[in-house]
Amino acid sequence: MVKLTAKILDIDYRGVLINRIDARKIGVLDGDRVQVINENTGIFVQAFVSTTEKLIEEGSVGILYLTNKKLNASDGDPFEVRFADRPASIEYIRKKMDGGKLTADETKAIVMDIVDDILSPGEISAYITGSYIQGLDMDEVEHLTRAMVATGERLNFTSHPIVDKHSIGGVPGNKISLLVVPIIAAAGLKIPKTSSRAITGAGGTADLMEVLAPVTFSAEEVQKMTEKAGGVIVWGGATNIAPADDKIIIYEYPFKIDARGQMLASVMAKKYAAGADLVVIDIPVGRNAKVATVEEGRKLAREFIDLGDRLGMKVECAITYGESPIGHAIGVNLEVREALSILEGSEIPGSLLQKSVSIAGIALEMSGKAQNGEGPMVARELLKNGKALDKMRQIIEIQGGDPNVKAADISPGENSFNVMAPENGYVVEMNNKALITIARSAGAPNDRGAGIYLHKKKGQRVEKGEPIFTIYADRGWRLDKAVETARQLMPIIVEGMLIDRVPSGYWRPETE
Ligand SMILES: O=P(O)(O)OC[C@H]1O[C@H](OP(=O)(O)O)[C@H](O)[C@@H]1O
Ligand SMILES: Nc1ccnc(=O)[nH]1
Repeated sequence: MVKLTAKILDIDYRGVLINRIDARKIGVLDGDRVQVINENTGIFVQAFVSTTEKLIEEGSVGILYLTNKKLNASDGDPFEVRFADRPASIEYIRKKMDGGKLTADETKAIVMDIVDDILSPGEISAYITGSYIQGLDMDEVEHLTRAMVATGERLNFTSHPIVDKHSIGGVPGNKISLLVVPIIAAAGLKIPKTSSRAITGAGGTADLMEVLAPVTFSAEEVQKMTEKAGGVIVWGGATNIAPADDKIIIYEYPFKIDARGQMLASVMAKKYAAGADLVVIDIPVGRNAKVATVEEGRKLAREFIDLGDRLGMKVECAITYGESPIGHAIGVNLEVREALSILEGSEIPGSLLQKSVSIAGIALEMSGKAQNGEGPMVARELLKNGKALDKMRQIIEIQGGDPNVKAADISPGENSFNVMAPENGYVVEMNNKALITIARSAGAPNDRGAGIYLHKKKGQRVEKGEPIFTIYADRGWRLDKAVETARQLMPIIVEGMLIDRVPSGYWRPETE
């Protein structure tokens, strides 16, 4: 144990920096854990150590910004720093990696250590990979969901029902929450919608909504805004509602994976913590979606319903078409523009309109706002009579955005490239994963203007030389990369088109 003086470092990361001489006295090496205790306040945390010779002088401890969020220390505060043992949660992660079944307590220990930044990125990745490969059974999924809820805050509404909707994702262009939430709220229901950012895709609902208004709020603010406006669309990662969720998702994102157990818990923990009574889950099914077949979709639907039963929420699932993108737009600004245009009265693209009213319709029927079978019609009417648009403006305003924003105000990136049809024919194949990879290489979701606009969808006719899709990017070099990626991946196949030429290898025509 060593006494050191705090130096707060404006580095947006976790951990502490210690001079090598002090590190030797404490008995730690780079990457080890220490316990740092603020002697003024008594607040303590565990943190990872980096050592330095010059940046921090002997006698000081450099505290990185995210670690100091918990400590709330100031320059000069006296600290005690001592070696910390590896947490027991590492043993439980190892147990999962070996195929064991985690108990409620073991799961809770892992989730608490994720939330408290006690586990390193490598250890969290091991947990996700272990769960991805070995799987979680329904008891483990329930433990995980409850642990994710217990380590955060919960909303507590006085009037019910609270309605909610969530998609498991995995289909590009799935901007329907921007339509479904205002429709449901326009029907007089309360929907405190928390969304994730992109996980496997090119723009999650939180990324999209952020174009229109801030999405970072405390749980208390989410509740208050929902009570006033009927609905909100916020980023779950900022709310302290199921705070482990986002800390898991950031390690799934690079691999474009969404481990089944984590997915069920991620979705349902947010619904449960938001106080939902009635929940609609959208399960897109398609060869390149998270769920490949309708059969698998039904199985997952039963798991969502079972988990809902265990937690006291009524869940209905919609198995939806996930074989090609929803609507024409993929990527943040393009998707927001398309969603707003439907709220403003456009009936194109029909697939987006249809999917949105079907999902909203289920929620309206579940909550008694529409007779059985009439939900989609009632939802469509709320779009047609402008009530959903008014509600969306109210939601944007209450979150601090400009309520007068129009679809036409939102533009895609200024660099663009048209991909032309190589032959006359019909679009026979659209590869969702390839489209996402191209949109991400164009800069989505961080660059809001990046993405893809599809001029043609599956089954439509194209003439040779007509654009099939346009790639947009905010930066020129990103566009070049995306065009190169598109050349390699060929995300869209037109019937009759040459896919590849396989050369004949060593064969040579015989000569005399
Ligand atoms: O990136 P992928 O994995 O496709 O999907 C993630 C998206 O799916 C869900 O959508 P919603 O909140 O129900 O609209 C999540 O919240 C997130 O926005
Ligand atoms: N794993 C997840 C999939 C979809 N949405 C989420 O919030 N989380």
